[in-house]
Parts: sequence; structure tokens; C-alpha cells
Amino acid sequence: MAGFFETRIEFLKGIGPQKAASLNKELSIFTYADLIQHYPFRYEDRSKIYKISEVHEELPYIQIKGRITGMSSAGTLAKKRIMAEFSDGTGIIELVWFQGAKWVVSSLKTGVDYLVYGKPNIFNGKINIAHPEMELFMEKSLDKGLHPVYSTTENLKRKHLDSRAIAALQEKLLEIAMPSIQETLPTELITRYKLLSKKEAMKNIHFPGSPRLLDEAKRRLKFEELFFIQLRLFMQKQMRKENFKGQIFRNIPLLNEFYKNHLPFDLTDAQKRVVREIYKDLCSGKQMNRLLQGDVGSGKTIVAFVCMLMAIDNGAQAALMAPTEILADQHFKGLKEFADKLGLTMALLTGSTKQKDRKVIFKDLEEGKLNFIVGTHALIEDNVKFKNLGIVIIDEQHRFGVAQRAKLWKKNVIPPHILVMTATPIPRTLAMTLYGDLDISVIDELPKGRKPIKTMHQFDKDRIKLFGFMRKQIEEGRQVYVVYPLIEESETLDLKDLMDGYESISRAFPDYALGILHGRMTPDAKDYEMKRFVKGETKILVSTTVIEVGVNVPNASVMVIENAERFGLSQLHQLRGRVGRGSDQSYCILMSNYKLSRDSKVRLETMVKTNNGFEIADVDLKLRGPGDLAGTQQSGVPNLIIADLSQDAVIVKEARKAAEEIIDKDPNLDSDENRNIKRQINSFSKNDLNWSRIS
Ligand SMILES: Nc1ncnc2c1ncn2[C@@H]1O[C@H](COP(=O)(O)OP(=O)(O)OP(=O)(O)O)[C@@H](O)[C@H]1O
Repeated sequence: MAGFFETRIEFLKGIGPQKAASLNKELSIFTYADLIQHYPFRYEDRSKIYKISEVHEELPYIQIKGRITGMSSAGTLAKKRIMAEFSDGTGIIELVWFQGAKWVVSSLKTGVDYLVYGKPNIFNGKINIAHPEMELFMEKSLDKGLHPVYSTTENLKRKHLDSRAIAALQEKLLEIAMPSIQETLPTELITRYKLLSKKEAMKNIHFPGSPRLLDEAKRRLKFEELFFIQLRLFMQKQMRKENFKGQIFRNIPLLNEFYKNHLPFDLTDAQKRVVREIYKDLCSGKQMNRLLQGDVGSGKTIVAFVCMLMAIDNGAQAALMAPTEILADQHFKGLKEFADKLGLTMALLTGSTKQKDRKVIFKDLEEGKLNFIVGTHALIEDNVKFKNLGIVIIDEQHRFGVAQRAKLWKKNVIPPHILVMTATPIPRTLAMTLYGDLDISVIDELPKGRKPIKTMHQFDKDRIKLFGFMRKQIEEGRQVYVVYPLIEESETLDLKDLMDGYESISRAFPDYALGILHGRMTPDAKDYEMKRFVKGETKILVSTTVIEVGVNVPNASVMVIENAERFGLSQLHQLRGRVGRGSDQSYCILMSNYKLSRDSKVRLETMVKTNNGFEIADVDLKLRGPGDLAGTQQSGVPNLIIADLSQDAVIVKEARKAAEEIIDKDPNLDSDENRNIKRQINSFSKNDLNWSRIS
């Protein structure tokens, strides 16, 4: 019954044009497929009755049975609160209704038993339930089993469809839909991963037969959703490997010379391993698409340079793209030293490169006079053309979109090899989904002699102690960063904080030169301040987060982060990564006031507890959820219907493994056992539906 699920919902009995309009508008439900995939967001267990004496605020939704023993009200007319005292003989709990609940007073009775359902909260030291669901108690109301609760069309009052009404629609739809629900996974996978069938899963996700069946239904549907995402990623990767030839860069004379004569240190084993992995790709004849993950300070830049040499060694050009001007500039200066020693030509291209210099750069690039170029996203512009671009290295990919990555491809007849470097640790589950079509290399080792950074959390009142500590470090020859938050919405206010901070530090350190750095300064002024700090002329750099990513001043050993509670975890980790880049013991001091939200507390405690970027990323993902991780919004976190990347790491791994094995064995899904998958995929491309849609 192809097309059944594309039927518009107004054809379902009980949905007239008004209800349909409200479902369309409020819940984006247009078709049977949309409705059946409008899964409950929680379930109510109406079989258990709690004693009031057992109730505490940590419990989720609960049910209690008892009588109203008194009513009262408080507040002004506009903000009126109505309270009922509710007792079951073991204790008393308060039920509360806020404004607009006049009917409560008139409809509630004393002297009769009620079943009350809601979420217990604590208010003024007392437990209460706000806006509970209430019904007169009858034996039959103690229904066994779990009841679905759906998000509803609350805002359109007149055409309101509450959760019960939606449940009734689901019941009707399921009944007629059953014969059309097709299995989307091969039997072998269902058996191996002990999954429910699609039909069973759909039935139980809406109307669970038991808590165990509900868990299994969720697992099955999450698995399916993630499996098809992974499958698509592997298919894309496979297609690229088949269709795109890569330039072969086998000769490495310059690289050898650099390695023997100019490399300032021995590469770590992890760096060597990654260089080998990349070299293998560049000799393979296939286009490389690789993600290089390495924690802050793990030495990715030198690996990038070595890879660029591989291209230059074979007559091609290389490009390195950074997310900010400061960083592009720093890469340029760092790499120029090496380039000069090897007699290579290079240029820097950013938004502030002057027009007349641009013209020269464009010409030289196109004529092949430049071996490599470092820049910001200015490199993506259409008028930047190369003679033969062999490799593109993108630092901090998550700030560029996937689309921008694709644009770079088109800069050469044979697409350039692409290496994406990221220091922001991405939790593995997210990396698998965001970068699942890339091969991944990891630098999981810091250069020798690095001491773990000591992190401390201090309160604002400890400032005198802090200044004493900073002074001691400076006297020992080190330098200090003091970072203030700068959040766009409150930029003026934050800038004032920064200036006040700068002034109080200059009063406390009249004998030392200070620098200041923020986003509103001109590029020249920023450059001047940064240079002074790099040279060691300024001892303290008071800055906003413009120094967040990649800035490398190995002599700086103290990072003070003001209002640390206002930063996200990955940002704190990035900032901390600006110290501990040399062999000195380094410190990170997180300053905050006393009043901290629960999340801020977890963030600061995590920072104190661990230096490991991946652990930090996992906590971050749990706190914020995948869609919200810094910079990932536009870069392809898929819109998931049921799976949750922050909770479902195990299922992501299983689904990925299953997808990989299938594509390895049967890349075109031709075998009989994969026909369910193929049918499903064909239906996606035909209808352009979400990848987890039912066929
Ligand atoms: N094998 C090594 N031995 C000693 N020092 C090294 C080694 N590799 C890199 N370094 C030095 O470590 C510092 C950090 O390296 P780099 O700037 O490449 O880090 P990164 O991985 O880019 O980190 P971030 O993402 O924080 O910028 C630099 O001063 C670099 O010269």
C-alpha cells in the first residue's frame, strides 16, 4: 500500500478541517506518517498510588488518592493563586492553581475521594503539586499500564486537541495503518540485535503493553533512526571513494629535509601515527576526507604543515583555513619560519588583506607562484583560484558549515584532499553522526614533558590571594591571561566589566606592562597587542574570548577566567588550553560568585576534576544536548525524531557497526536480505522524506 502514509490527516476519521489546520500549524503534522511519528513524550503509570508520606520533590509524575480538607487563596486579582490542602491520612500536600483557574473553586468538592496526578515540587520548604490532574476516584480509574502523553496543540484554544484526543487519533490510525507498516530492517539484524519488529514497536511506542515492551519499542525505533543515518553516511563515503579520484602524492623530498634538518622537536608517537595515516591516504589514488581530532595543545599544527609539504613535494598547492584572523595570522607567522627555511612561498589572506595585496595574491595563486596560503573563510570566495590545489586543511571545522567544506572541493578539477582539524573535543557519538562520512585520526598524546594543568575554582572574595599568586608567577618569568566573557546580547555591559577588570589589575600591578584585547579593536590594534604578549613585553593579557581558539604562547602559565559560570564547558576547556603549552607547571583559575546554578556547578566541578577533553565533551553533551553544542547548530546535527545523541551512545555505536558491516559486504544493497533496507532508501529518495520515515 505504497503512499498510505503520505495520506493527508484530514482523511482520518475524526479530523475535520479545523483540527487538521491546528495539527498542521501547531505540531507540523500533515500526513499519516507525521501523526504516527508524533510519539508520546512521556508515559503515565496510573496503576501505582503513592502515600503522601512517601512523596518528595525528586519523584517524577505521581498519583495520590485522598480528600480535600481545605481551600484558600492568595495574591492579587491578576496573580491569584488557589490552594487546596489534600490529605490521605499519611500526610498533607498542597495543590496549587495559578491565575485563571476559577473553575477549580466551584468544581472541587470536599468529602469525596479524588485521584490526583502531577509532578511534586518544593516551594517554601513544603511539597506541592501545581495544576494537578484530578478525577473523582472510582475503582476502575486505577487502570493498569502506561498511558501515552503527547505534546498538544495547546496554543490554539478553540481548536484545542489535548493529549487524550491525540491518543484517540493514534489509536484509530494504528488500527488502519497496521497492514501498511512494513519492516525496514533485515531479519538478520533484528535477530542479532534482539529488536522488536517494526509493527510491534509502533504499537508499543504509543500504547505500551508493559514497561519492558516500551523500552524495547524505544530501542528499536532509535536503532532504526540512527541506523539509516549511519547507512547514508557510509553510502556517501563509499560513493565518494568510487567516484572521486585523488591526486597521488608519493614523493617526499622536502618533507624529508624538513624532518631531518628543521623539525624543532621529535614528533610524538601519536603525531607520527597520524602522519602515516594521512600519507597512506595521499598515496591511495582516492580523495582523502579525514578528521583530525587532537586535544588542545596536542600539536596539530605541525601535522598540518607536514601534510602541506606532501602536496608541495608533488607540485601541488596547499591551503590552511582558520576560523579567526588572529589564528590565521598566528599560523601564518609560525609556518613562515619553516617555509623560509625550505625556500617555499606563502601568503596570508584574511578579511583585512588590502585590495592591492589581494590582487597580487590571487594572481600568484592562479599562476602557481605560491606554494601555500593561510587564511580565514576569505579563502572560500569565488575569486580565489588555484593553479593546482592539492590539499586543504581546515582548522576548527565546526565553525564552518558542511556546505563551506563542499565549496572548497570545487576549487580544483580533481577535488583536493581535505583534512579537518578540531581541538574542540566532540563526544564520540556526535562525531560519528556529524563526521561519520570522514575517516578519523586522533592525536591522543601530549608532547613529552607537559605537566597537567592544575585547575582551581575560587570565589570573587579571594581576589587578593589571586593577585598574589599572579605576581609570584610573573616574578618567576611567566605570563598571565585574564579572560572576561563577552556575550553579544550584553556586549556593552560586558565590555564595561572588561575595562573595570583591566583598571583594577593595572592598579594592582603598576610595575608590569599589561595588554588588552577584545573584538571591537581594529585588526591592527589586536595584532599589536598580541605581538607584545607573544614577545613577553606584556606580562598580563586582559582579554575577551577572542583568544579562545588556538592561540599559542608557551610562556603563559596562568589562565584566570572571570565569571567562569557564564562560559560553556567546551569554551572553558579551550580557554584553559591556552596555558600548559610549554614545560612549565600551568594553572587555570576559575573565578565565580557564590550563587551558582546546578549546571554551572557541574561545569566548574568537571573542569577542576579533569583535563581530558573527551570526558569534558561528554558532560557538555549531557548538560546541553547535541543541537546546542557550540557552533554545531548549522553543521548538520540531524533532526532526530526519537534518538537522543546525548543519551543513546550505545545504540549509536551498534547502529553504526551494523551499517558499516552491511555497506562493506553489499555496497549497492543488492542482496536479497537487504531488500527491506533498499526499499526504505528508495522511498526516502522518492518522497524526500526524513531518513527514518516509514515506507
Ligand atoms: N612533538 C612535540 N614536542 C614538543 N612540542 C610540540 C610537539 N608538537 C607540537 N609542539 C608544540 O606544542 C605547542 C602546541 O602545538 P599546536 O599549536 O600545534 O597545538 P594544537 O594541537 O593546534 O592545539 P590547539 O588546538 O590548542 O591550538 C606548540 O608550541 C608546538 O610547537
